[in-house]
Amino acid sequence: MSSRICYRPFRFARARFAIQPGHYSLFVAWVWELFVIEVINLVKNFGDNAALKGVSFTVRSGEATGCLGPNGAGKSTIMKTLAGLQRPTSGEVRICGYSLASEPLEAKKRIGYVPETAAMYTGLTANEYLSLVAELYHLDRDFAAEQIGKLLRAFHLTDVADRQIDSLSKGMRQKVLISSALLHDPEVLIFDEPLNGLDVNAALTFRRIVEDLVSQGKTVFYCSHILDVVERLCKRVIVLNSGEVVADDETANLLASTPKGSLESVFQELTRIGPEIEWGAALAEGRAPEMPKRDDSSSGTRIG
Ligand SMILES: Nc1ncnc2c1ncn2[C@@H]1O[C@H](COP(=O)(O)OP(=O)(O)OP(=O)(O)O)[C@@H](O)[C@H]1O
Repeated sequence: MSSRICYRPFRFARARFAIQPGHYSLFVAWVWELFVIEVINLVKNFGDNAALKGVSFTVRSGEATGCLGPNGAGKSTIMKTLAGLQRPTSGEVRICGYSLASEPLEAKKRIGYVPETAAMYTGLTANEYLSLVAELYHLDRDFAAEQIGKLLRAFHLTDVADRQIDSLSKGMRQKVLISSALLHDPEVLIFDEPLNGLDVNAALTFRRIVEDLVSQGKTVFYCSHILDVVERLCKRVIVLNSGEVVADDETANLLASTPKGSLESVFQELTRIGPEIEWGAALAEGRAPEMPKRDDSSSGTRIG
């Protein structure tokens, strides 16, 4: 059963149980235990540009869910909105049942966010930066020291922990950033292209950390262009195209939906990039075909 379908009984139940508040509260608690992130009819306009055109989906508790889409599909806009860094034009986001608009502190406490690119205090050492983040979250000092030590060890950063961040490599900075998102042990992790700049070993470490987080019951919402990582890590996948959800289903169902059985072919079909790929291949072979025209009348096949 897709999340899209699951959400409808909630609305129905809301009306049905309105006269019995006790039942309604129990039902709401059940919904958010099942769906840690609820995105409801999200619209984001930048001037005339509609980045999100009424996006709705849910992310299930204790699972990794991937978010895919071509450049400009709206992935970062979704991620920033979920992290509370950007207000939607309309629509609602609920994290663990808390509305991001009306209960932002409760909602944000439960999130760890790794942005695609982040401004860090690069004059601080990695240790100082993580300690500062711990202070901002009001973490207990002993707990913070334990968490910082654990994360520095996991990412092999212990030896560089006392070096200024501006002297660290891009990959090392990314590891510090990921550590800062995990520091307060949040229930929900939102990763926007977290593997940017990481070498193979660090990417493997990151994957193991995500698997570990999921096995601990954490919820991960993961946006990446690296399809095979999403395929391996994520139980469900949401595909965005031109600001709309064009697929929302279990990864296994999406893979079974195409003859090639790969997320790459699902992605190509849903986002209609096949003609561009053929054009690229023909160009590489020395032929000079016309650039294929996109069919903008359709945003692709809808699955789930
Ligand atoms: N701050 C902004 N001001 C104006 N337009 C924006 C802004 N941020 C995003 N957009 C537009 O919104 C649309 C979605 O952008 P977004 O960055 O969410 O896409 P994306 O799927 O993350 O793309 P990419 O894979 O290239 O990172 C694009 O058309 C983009 O130009």
